[in-house]
Amino acid sequence: MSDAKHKRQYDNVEARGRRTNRESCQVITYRWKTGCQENMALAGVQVIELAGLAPAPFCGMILADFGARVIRVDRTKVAMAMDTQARGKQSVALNLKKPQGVAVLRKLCVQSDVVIEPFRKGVMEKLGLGPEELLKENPRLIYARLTGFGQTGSYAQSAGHDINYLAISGLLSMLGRSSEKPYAPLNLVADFAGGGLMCAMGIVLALLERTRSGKGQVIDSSMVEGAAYVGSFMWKSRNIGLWNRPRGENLLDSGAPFYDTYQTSDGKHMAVGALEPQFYDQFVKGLGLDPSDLPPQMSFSDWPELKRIFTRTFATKTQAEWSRIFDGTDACVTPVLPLDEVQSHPHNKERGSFLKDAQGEVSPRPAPVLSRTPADPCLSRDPIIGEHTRSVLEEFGYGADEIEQLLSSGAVECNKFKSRM
Ligand SMILES: C[C@H](CCC[C@H](C)C(=O)SCCNC(=O)CCNC(=O)[C@H](O)C(C)(C)COP(=O)(O)OP(=O)(O)OC[C@H]1O[C@@H](n2cnc3c(N)ncnc32)[C@H](O)[C@@H]1OP(=O)(O)O)[C@H]1CC[C@H]2[C@@H]3[C@H](O)C[C@@H]4C[C@H](O)CC[C@]4(C)[C@H]3C[C@H](O)[C@]12C
Repeated sequence: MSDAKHKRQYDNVEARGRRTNRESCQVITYRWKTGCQENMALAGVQVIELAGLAPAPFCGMILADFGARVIRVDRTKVAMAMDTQARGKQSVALNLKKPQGVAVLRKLCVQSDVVIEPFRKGVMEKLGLGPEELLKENPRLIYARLTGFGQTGSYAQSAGHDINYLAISGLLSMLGRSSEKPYAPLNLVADFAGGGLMCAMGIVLALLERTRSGKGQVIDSSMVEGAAYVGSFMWKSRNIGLWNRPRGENLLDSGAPFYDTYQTSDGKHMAVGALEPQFYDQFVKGLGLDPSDLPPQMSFSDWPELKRIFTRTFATKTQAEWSRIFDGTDACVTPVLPLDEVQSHPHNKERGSFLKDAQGEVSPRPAPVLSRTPADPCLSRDPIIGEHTRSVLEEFGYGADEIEQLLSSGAVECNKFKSRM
């Protein structure tokens, strides 16, 4: 796909008059010049994302991947954007410590569908940009507040990161190997699954509901609760005995020998998920073991012995050899791929599950795949901070003189991309 096709260009600003106040009565609908974005599920939705650390940028990228226009509001005087999830976004640099900067942000929010704010509770209110103020001016606004602990409760004002949210959700206590301390699986669960992704779902739900009510609403997206909700299976399967044993000694937490990873002779690993008896039989067969020599699959007391047998067996062949044995079977055994081998794995290659952007960076294709209106992510380079300040301000009705005033007061900043060529 050509770069030009993917370049987000917005023209034809359509004002849909709805309210009395002249300035706030415009909700801008953007039409993509290229046409391809028009078909995406979130085409026409305009999002203001206040720059944050990891979860909010992911939330914004999901929305952009599925066709929303996402304008990220960055700080001024920042050397480099820290947003590694900037695909398809534009950047406007505002100094929110200046009243003029706050006024610009207000105007952006009043003319948009969604605002995502990733700050500590109370920060937006201090700026006079709390939900009460903004929803008064734009009752259709979806105001998404993505925090660790939520907007209420005694931790609401406290700093924290993924590992803290995971801890308070209860999930961290369940993660880790037997006799070891709890272990956080990168920052995947709270920041991304319970945070960015859950917040994106909240936004899409609120957009859907708005088609009926015509009203926006506030989303209190707490990563503690999002992570806990993602863990519902764990909570609600306790009564069937799945988690009766100590951490790391259960069926799905690396306790079971048939649900674990094993090292191969070349120092790589295979993942085994042979839970059901019919798949377990194929697994044992693939290993070349005689089932009658092995203890029963579900004999907990024999699990350590089974692990030793499987460990010894996997160590006799390379990852490629084991893959050849198990590929095409129902043994539920797969190679553990390092990131640099994922794109070239035949299955991923056949589905085009990973994409390469203009910077040569490989990353996952947006999921899930919608049959009529699939995501068509922007493959152009990421924006630099303040790259779109001027064009966005112009679109939102600022004249040349006003922009110059904002620039000279330091309330906004414009930067140009300099090619290294
Ligand atoms: C990659 C690392 C990130 C990992 C993710 C990590 C594991 C997470 O869990 S992210 C989830 C964090 N939690 C939340 O997002 C929950 C909600 N937010 C909060 O609770 C808080 O925001 C906070 C705790 C995250 C941060 O608190 P803080 O006190 O800093 O901020 P707030 O209270 O929210 O207030 C914000 C203030 O800012 C003002 N503001 C906002 N916008 C503007 C603006 N446009 N203009 C002016 N002012 C603005 C706002 O008004 C508030 O002001 P007041 O306080 O006066 O009210 C990365 C994590 C650290 C990185 C490294 C680090 O940065 C150092 C290096 C930097 C270098 O450039 C690059 C290398 C680094 C090593 C860098 C590398 C990585 O990026 C990190 C490791």
